[in-house]
Amino acid sequence: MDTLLPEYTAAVLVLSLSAAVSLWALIWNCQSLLSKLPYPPGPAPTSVISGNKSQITSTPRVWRKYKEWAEQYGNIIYLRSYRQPIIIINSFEDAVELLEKRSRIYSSRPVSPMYKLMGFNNSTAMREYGPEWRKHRRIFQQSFKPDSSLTYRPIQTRKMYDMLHRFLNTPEDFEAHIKTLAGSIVLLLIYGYDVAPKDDHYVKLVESTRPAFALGLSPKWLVNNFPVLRHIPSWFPGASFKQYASAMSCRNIEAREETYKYAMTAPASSGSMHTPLVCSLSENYSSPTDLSLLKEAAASGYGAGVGTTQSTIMIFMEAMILFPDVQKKAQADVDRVTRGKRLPEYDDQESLPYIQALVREVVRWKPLLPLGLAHANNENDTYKGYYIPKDSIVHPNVWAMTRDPLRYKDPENFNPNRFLTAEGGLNDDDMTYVFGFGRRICPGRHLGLATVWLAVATILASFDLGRKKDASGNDLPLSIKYTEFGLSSYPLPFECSITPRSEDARQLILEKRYQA
Ligand code: HEM
Repeated sequence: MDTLLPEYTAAVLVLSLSAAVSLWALIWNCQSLLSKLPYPPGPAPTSVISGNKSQITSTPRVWRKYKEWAEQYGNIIYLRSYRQPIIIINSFEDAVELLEKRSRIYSSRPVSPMYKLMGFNNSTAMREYGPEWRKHRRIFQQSFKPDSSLTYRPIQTRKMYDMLHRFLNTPEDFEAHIKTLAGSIVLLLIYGYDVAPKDDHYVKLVESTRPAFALGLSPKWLVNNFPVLRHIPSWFPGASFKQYASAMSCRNIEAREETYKYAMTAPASSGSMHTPLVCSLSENYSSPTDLSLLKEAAASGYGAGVGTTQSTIMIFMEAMILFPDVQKKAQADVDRVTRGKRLPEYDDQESLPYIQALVREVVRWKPLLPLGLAHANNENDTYKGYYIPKDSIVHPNVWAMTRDPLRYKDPENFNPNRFLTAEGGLNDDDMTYVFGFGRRICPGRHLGLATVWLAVATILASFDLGRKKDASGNDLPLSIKYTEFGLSSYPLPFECSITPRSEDARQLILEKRYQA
């Protein structure tokens, strides 16, 4: 009897497990039957347990695959990864219907147990819908609404001159200079903190959590598929994910507290007339709960606003190398207004529609977040005869929208003219959808776009961008690679030749830097 017991127990365990799996699959499939409507169509799952997970995670640039599936199954696609339903919206019109017109129910974020353990779900961008998110959102909206964003222009302009100056001195480090620009603007505004061009302590601290952020939603973490695992103690064999998560959580807290302390104790050292946003807001967020929400929202600014702005400017640089005719045309447009006697300024924006069109084309050509940021619906829903279960992960396929043949002819071509009317003015397609949808739309878009606009206009006014050359002055071959997995798609470091357009252009930068 004693010897039979282990085999008997094992058999019972195996049987119970398979019964649980079958029951789970049955309940899963019955959900849509109960609603009398089918799930939206989509490719068949490759596994009963993990659903379409392997197709999703093993496909580079999966947004392209989703577009192909949309051609086969329709614009709304249904997939599943373990317990989570995934809805991919492939058309702009459907995204507006669901994420904007029904934003009351489509404004949450998917819950990832690993994100929770690492503390990323406390950020504005990853927070679930509810009263705390609303407070975060209010902080951002108050701080970055269009008229507030106008008051930040002197800081943006000053930091732009610094960047142009660095382009003159060490053009080979252009990527680092663009990152310093984006980081300084966001951190000066929020904390009065000026980023050091090299080895900045705060930047290093936050950047060290980036890989964890990029992978935090991944089903590679078992706990994301089986949330019950979050309760196992960190000393338990196989629970190293908990130690990793706790290290990331400590770094997040350290970064948040250090910068807040800096802003509150050393505001005058920022060398700017601007009062850091956390200082001006802290009076109204004085209770411990409110203060903690303010600190979390402030800390979200770097993660949400720096890489996005930096990569958008990098994509502009790439486009100018690959499409020299567009570069020449844009330079001529800037010269028409400045006559080469000064650098372009924000007040020139209205007079430079081609530059505005070029910025729109940059965000359309290579959308940085090809699948946006996932939304989640907190109620069951029905749409066009399909059932969309509560807590689905809902992705707008922004990349597919930027390739809509009805809106964009020859979409891989970089052509700012597609945003201009016959009279040379801007048309109605302002590309806002690359900044998201509904209640979750990017609250920093006015600031981000203004930084990108000034970078584009001043770089074009001052420098010729081209391929790196060999010792004999011949163009070297160019191959720019992009990240292919994860949330964002941005160019990996590449080489670029950056030369002042003339001695006058060089002098203008030197003078401006001196005045700043
Ligand atoms: C060109 C630069 C930028 C791009 C392309 C961009 C894009 C986006 C996108 C696609 C979203 C998701 C929207 C959605 O879920 O529907 C988002 C959210 C967000 N962005 Fe931006 N962004 C940029 C710059 C900035 C800047 C400069 C800031 C702040 C300083 C910022 C702060 C945020 C925040 C806080 C969220 C989360 C909003 C929420 O979940 O409620 N972004 N951004």
